Amino acid sequence: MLEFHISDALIVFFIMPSPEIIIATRESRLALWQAEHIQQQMAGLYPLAHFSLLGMTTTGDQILDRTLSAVGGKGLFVKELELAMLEGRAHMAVHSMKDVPMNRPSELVLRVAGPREDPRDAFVSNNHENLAALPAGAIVGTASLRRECQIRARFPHLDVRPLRGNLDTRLRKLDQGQYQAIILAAAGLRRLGLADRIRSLIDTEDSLPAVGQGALGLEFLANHPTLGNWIDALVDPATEACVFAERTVSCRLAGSCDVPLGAFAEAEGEILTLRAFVGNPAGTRIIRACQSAPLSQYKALGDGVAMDLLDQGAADILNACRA
Ligand SMILES: NCc1[nH]cc(CCC(=O)O)c1CC(=O)O
Repeated sequence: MLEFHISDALIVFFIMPSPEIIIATRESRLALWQAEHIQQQMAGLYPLAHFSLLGMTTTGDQILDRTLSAVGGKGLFVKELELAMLEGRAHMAVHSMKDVPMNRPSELVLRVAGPREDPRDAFVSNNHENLAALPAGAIVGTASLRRECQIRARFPHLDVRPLRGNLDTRLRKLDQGQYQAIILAAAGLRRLGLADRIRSLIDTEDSLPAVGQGALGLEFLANHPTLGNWIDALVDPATEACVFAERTVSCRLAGSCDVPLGAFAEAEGEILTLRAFVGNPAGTRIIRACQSAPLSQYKALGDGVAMDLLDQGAADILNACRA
């Protein structure tokens, strides 16, 4: 009996090829941390398979001087990883969910790995404790229209200016004195061991997070024989329902268009609560909505919140942004 089992194992090891899974990733420090994190989890769960990383420098990473929206939006970070999968150079990709656009190839499946890291925005400064403590005219750096809108609305005396580059670049620009403070996602700072740079966390009431902020996305070839089942084990259903509810708002309102928009869902037991806003970059107009629904109704919840925003006149704001 024992011998029989041993020979079974030998057949698995020497005759069946061990499946090779290639994971595409951007090469920023944060992207590599995230991809390695997933690689380690999968290697632990599926020791007979081999997981390797394919690092890629995307167009979005190469463009540092113009604003992202001017050159095709944040989808640039993801598009080239998707192409690598479609062309057979990789089987799956790890993304920050925040960077995954709404329009995606139908040959690829998107799942959300859990648990979600802190979804809040972080206030980072060497001399000041929080936004309220900044003197009039202080320069605050952010790359996001969502953050810009919310800061200008509450603190019209601050000077909000664009800030591009990966996390290390942004922190360097702060340290060089080009900004009195910058706003970054807490999740990225924590993942890179830079939590001590966070002077204070901004309450979600004051800065509603971006769709998907703090969550990791796993995208893979739909026709792969085993990846769907394997990745299922990394998915946290509550986190996924939250993020998909948030993405539904974005899909209904903005598509892949870059507008000041935030959507953030939280699960309490089986109930999801989804808050969202749209506004103009100047922060002079903000429309908000909040609804709850059972976890399984995440899509209807996203639709409902989007409808609420549209009923309140969101289309005007969105058209002005597109113009
Ligand atoms: N837009 C870039 C980006 N994409 C994901 C994160 C942080 C990690 C996350 O939100 O999951 C960041 C940096 C930031 O916004 O400060």
